[in-house]
Amino acid sequence: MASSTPYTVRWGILATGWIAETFTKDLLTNPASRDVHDVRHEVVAVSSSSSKDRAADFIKQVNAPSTTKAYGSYHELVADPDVDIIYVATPHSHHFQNAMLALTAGKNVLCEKSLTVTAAQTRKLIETARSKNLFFMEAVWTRYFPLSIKVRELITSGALGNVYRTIADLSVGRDAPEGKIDFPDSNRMVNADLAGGALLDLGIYALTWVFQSLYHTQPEEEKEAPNVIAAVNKYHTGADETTSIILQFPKHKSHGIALTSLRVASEPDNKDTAGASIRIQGGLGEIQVVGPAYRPHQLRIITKESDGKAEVIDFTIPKDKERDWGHGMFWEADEAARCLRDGQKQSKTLPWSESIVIMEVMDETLRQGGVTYPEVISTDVFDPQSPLNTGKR
Ligand SMILES: NC(=O)C1=CN([C@@H]2O[C@H](COP(=O)(O)OP(=O)(O)OC[C@H]3O[C@@H](n4cnc5c(N)ncnc54)[C@H](OP(=O)(O)O)[C@@H]3O)[C@@H](O)[C@H]2O)C=CC1
Ligand SMILES: O=C1OC[C@@H](O)[C@H](O)[C@H]1O
Repeated sequence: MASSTPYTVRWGILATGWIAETFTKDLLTNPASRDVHDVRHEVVAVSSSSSKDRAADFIKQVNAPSTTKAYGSYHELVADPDVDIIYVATPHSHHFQNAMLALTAGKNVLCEKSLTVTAAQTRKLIETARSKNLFFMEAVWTRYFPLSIKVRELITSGALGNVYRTIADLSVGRDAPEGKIDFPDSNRMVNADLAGGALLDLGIYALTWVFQSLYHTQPEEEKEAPNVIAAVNKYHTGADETTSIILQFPKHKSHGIALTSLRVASEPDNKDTAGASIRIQGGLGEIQVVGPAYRPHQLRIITKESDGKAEVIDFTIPKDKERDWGHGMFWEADEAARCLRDGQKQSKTLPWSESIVIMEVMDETLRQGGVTYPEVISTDVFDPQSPLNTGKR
C-alpha cells in the first residue's frame, strides 16, 4: 500500500554560486505548489570552499532553516552523516573531482551540467557510483519539465511519424567591440581554466534536445551513437565561442544540428519573435519548442493532419506563493528523491549510458575544434587534495 507520508531527502549543497542559490531556493519550495505529494526536500548543510561565513551567508540568503549547517570546506560536507545526497554546483572544471570526493565518501550525487570536462571523467564517475552502489545523476533540469515529457510522449506516440531532423540552438549574444566577448576573461563562461566555452556551458542544452528527440525516444536496442561533424571558432582564451555540430544517426537516417554561440543570440529580443529555438521535424509534422533551450515555455505542434495550423501549448513554471519562488529545478530534485526512495541508482530520463554518449560527442567536437583544457581539470585521476577539492585557488 502506498504511504501517505512523503519520502524526505536530506540535501548537502556543494558551492554557493548563482545556480546553487537558484536550486536551493527550489528545494525549499513546498512540493504541493507543483502538485507533488510523494517526496519532499530538506537542506541540511551547505559548504563553501571560500569560507564558513560564506556558507552561513548563503543559508540566510536562501532563507533556509536556521538548523542548516554551514561548512567552510567541501571535505566537511561530504563527511556529514546527516546528508543523503550532494548537489555539486561548482564550475564544470571542478565537477569530476568534487563528485568523486562525494562518491568516495559514500554520498549520492546530483551533479550540474556539463557533467565533466571529458568523457573519460564521466565514465570514471559512473564506474565509481556503480561500484559503491550509489545514485548519480547529471543535472540537466530541462529533461524533467512537463514540457519535455510532453515532447517525448508526442514523439514516441508517432504523432510526427519518423523524426528525421532536429535543429536546436542555444546562443546568448554577448558580442562586444574589437573582437571581444562581453565576459571578463576570468569569467567561467570563457576562462579555459574553468572549462569555459559555449559548448560545455550552453551547447549541452542544444545537444539535450537532439538526444531527447533522436536518441532517448528510440527503443533501447535501437539507440546508436552518432557520427559527429563539428565547426568550432575559438576565442583568444582558448575556449570555444561559436560551435556548430551535425550529428548523423545512420540507422535512423536522422540528423541533429546543435548550435551554440556566445556572439549571436538564439532569441535576440527575448520575445519569441525570432522563431522557435528548437524544431523537431518528422515525416508527418513538427514540434517547435519556444523559449530558451534550457527553460522553454511553449510548444507549437504542426502536423499534416492539422493542415498547417499550429496547436499551441503553454507551460508555466509553478511558484510557491508563500516563498514567491519557483524556477523549475525542483522537478529534477523530485526525480532524484524518487530514485533514492526506490533504490534506483540512475535516472531513466537521463541514464548513465546517455550521459556518456553525449560527453563523447562533446569530446569529439572539442577534438575537431582543437580545444584543449589544462591537465588539472581534464585528468581522470581522482585526487582528494586537488585544489579543485580544497579550494586553494
Ligand atoms: N542548470 C542550470 O540552469 C545552470 C547550471 N549552471 C551550472 O552550474 C555550475 C556553476 O555555475 P554558476 O553557479 O553560474 O557559477 P558561479 O561562478 O556563480 O558559482 C560557482 C561556485 O563554485 C565555487 N567555486 C569553487 N572554486 C571555484 C573557482 N575556482 N572559480 C569559481 N568558482 C569556484 C564557488 O563557491 P564556493 O566559493 O562557495 O565554494 C562559486 O560560487 C556550472 O557547471 C554551470 O554549467 C549554471 C547556471 C545555470
Ligand atoms: O545552464 C545554464 O543555463 C542558463 C545560462 O544562462 C547559463 O550560462 C548556463 O550555465
